[in-house]
Amino acid sequence: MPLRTFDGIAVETPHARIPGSKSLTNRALLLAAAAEGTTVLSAPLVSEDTIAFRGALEQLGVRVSAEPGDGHWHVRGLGGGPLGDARVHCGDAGTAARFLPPFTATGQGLFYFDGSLQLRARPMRPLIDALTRLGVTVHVGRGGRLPLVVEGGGLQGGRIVLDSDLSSQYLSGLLMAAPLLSRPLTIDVPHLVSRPYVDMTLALMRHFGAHVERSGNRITTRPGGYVARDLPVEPDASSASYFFAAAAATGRSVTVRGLGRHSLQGDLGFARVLRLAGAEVTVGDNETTVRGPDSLRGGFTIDMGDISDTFMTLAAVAPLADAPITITGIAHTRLKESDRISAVARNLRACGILVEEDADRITVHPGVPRPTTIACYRDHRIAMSFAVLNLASSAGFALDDPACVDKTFPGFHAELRRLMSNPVVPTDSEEHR
Ligand SMILES: O=C(O)C1=C[C@@H](OP(=O)(O)O)[C@@H](O)[C@H](O)C1
Ligand SMILES: C=C(OP(=O)(O)O)C(=O)O
Repeated sequence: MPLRTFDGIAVETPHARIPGSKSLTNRALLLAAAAEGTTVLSAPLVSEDTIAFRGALEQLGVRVSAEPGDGHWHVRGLGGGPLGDARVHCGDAGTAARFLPPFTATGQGLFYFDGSLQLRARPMRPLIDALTRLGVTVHVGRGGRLPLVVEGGGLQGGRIVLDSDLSSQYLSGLLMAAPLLSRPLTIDVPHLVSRPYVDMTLALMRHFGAHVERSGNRITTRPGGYVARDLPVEPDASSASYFFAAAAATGRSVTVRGLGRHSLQGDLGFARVLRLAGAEVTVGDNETTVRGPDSLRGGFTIDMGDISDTFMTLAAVAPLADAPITITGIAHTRLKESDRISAVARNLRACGILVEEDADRITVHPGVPRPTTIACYRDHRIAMSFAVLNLASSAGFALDDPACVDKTFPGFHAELRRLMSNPVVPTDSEEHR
């Protein structure tokens, strides 16, 4: 555990309490639902997105019971796809809308999917087309988005080319359904964004006993289904990014336990990005510590296409750096809870910061943010990113929708206040491990 000494007194680096990973929780819920037997998930994320996912599975006949305090969820698997007609509401959760239709295509019945207005605006066409080419009947309106109806039973296996340059979630959804099929499925993926999420999908499929092989851009699954296997859920690395950025931008130190070099989450890479901004980053076996520099360094360009949920975290603190920061590879973030490039640019401009924006990139120039009301666009990550800038710059922002953080991190504002009310740690002290 990182310790620092001040005149011989050892002080433990403050620990941020980060809730479980959304992506691990929702994948594990689905794989446990498809498995033979009962799975226990420890420390699942309990937030709007995972409650929506869990509710959607319950609508499909899966029994999930929670121990008091929600520290463990018990999922009784169906041992295959769902049976019987169902209406499935996905809330705001992109993972539910993209992971569950392929799962229902392996079952029997008619499955009606819908979501919030925000989710209805997000693209589904690549997944619908892929399912249709594999023989599934999908009824969908003209926009090619939610709501839609999947007819179960059509998915058998085969070969398909799936472009995943808008989202990796279509690929993850098809992959997780594939071991339930009667024949192998081979998917060629010429373009892929958010690659680490697909690595996470393959790792969890294997954890639940699936046979899946990858060779270059080709992934092949074999029939065989899943078996229940308990899973401890890591803290969410995207959520941790706000605390790492807050430390980097204020010259403090923060440690997150449970996120170390063996993490399944690509977004832990955000901590390494902060090294470019002058932070000292230690990724241990089971924890990560970020120690901020005296002042944040800019003057670099970074492709964040693989870890794009964290680009707003960097963009929001970028005005505090000593030179411009350019973030590239993020075109697909225009299709998430909000058009994220545009949402970040508008808010930074509203606080007087010079920003250049292109289809797939943003450049943020140094400046002193002035108070304004941040438009969150009901996007949890806009709210959390600008809460960090507010703290680090003392700009005195208001957020127009602070509660939208509940999508993935209820309690975010209280935790940021708790952690960052610690006195700033001097930077000339020694560090010991
Ligand atoms: O598979 C997942 O769990 C996710 C994949 C990413 O989406 P895209 O693949 O659409 O970039 C990420 O933004 C999202 O928060 C979670
Ligand atoms: C893009 C996100 O969520 P979703 O799973 O709804 O795509 C996100 O959490 O940043």
